[in-house]
Amino acid sequence: MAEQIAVLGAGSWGSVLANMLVENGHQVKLWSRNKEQVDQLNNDHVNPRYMHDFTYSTNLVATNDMTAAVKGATVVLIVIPTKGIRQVARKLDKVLGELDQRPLIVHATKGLEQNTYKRPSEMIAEEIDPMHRQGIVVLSGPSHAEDVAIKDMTAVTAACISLNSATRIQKLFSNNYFRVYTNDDVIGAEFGAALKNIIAIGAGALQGLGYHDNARAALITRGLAEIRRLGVAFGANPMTFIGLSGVGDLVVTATSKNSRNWRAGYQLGQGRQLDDVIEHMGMVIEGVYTTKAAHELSLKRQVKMPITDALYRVLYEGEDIKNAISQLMNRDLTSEIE
Ligand SMILES: NC(=O)C1=CN([C@@H]2O[C@H](COP(=O)(O)OP(=O)(O)OC[C@H]3O[C@@H](n4cnc5c(N)ncnc54)[C@H](OP(=O)(O)O)[C@@H]3O)[C@@H](O)[C@H]2O)C=CC1
Ligand SMILES: O=C(CO)COP(=O)(O)O
Repeated sequence: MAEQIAVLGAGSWGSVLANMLVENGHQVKLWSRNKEQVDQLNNDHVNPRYMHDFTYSTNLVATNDMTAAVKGATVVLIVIPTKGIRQVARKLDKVLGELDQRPLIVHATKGLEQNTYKRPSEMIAEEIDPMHRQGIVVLSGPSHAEDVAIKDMTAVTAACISLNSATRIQKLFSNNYFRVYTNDDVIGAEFGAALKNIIAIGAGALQGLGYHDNARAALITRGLAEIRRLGVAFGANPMTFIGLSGVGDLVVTATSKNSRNWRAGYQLGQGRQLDDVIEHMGMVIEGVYTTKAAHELSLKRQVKMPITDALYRVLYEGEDIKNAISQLMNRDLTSEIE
């Protein structure tokens, strides 16, 4: 059944998901805070800053006005980087209160909040009054915007404690190239999504330094072990980490040049400075911030995350990457299964 959907955030992922939902037959309004971008989307159907060489559906409507975007929407999809999601959710709460609407909320954000270590759904739950919304569904999995834009085959997870809500989103988003599975493990889906970006930076760095396949496979596998350890410490289902929002997303991000996190790591491996890498990416590199949050959280919870710790020292304490790798390889030998 066709629904009216508001998408908040017109970066690469928000805009491509909005376009796909239009093509799925829904009425979609895409909200951006950038006036020039809204004009480009409405007049020329392009979004050059975030998606080169991609033309959007002429049925996609963009707007700067959040009230206009949300009015009448039965579903609101939030695709804002972690840093901005609380602020946007607060604004959305106000708009929904004024409109007296109660849509289902979906988010596709991958990260943890700085200092509080909250997951995106926790920030949304804190900012949007339950009187102004239904449940919160997490949409996550191996899904580069660039591949979805060209209708490449993609499978993701809709995670929600309510199976009804997850199933509704599964049906809304699925089509013949985008297949959505359901999961009730919101904690696992969000930890998998956030933490894989740390390992993706590491994988890019290894490639930038000239390491090969064995090194990448070791990093991905041991990276997954520490992602699972932290997630399980917070109540995640261990099985989620061998699913799409776990190993699936980890593999795509840690092996693809489309990944901003992988590309950032590659450039660091080649000797570029972090500030320079961030400045020139022009899009969010979530893993840089998640590394700090996860490092602090692992210390607080006393969960061993040696790869995350090594990357934290490289990104935030200026340690040489080769030295960090040497320290990782020369730790006390241990068992694979703990
Ligand atoms: N790109 C991808 O393939 C995928 C991305 N994701 C996740 O989706 C989230 C968004 O990523 P992506 O779309 O790639 O990011 P981009 O960097 O491409 O775009 C971010 C968008 O969010 C907007 N934005 C940022 N902060 C705010 C704010 N405070 N208020 C309003 N708008 C804001 C930006 O607006 P402005 O231009 O004005 O700064 C821009 O439109 C991330 O958590 C990412 O990990 C998940 C799956 C795939
Ligand atoms: O999460 C993603 C793909 O699933 C996108 O990863 P990047 O942010 O590294 O591009």
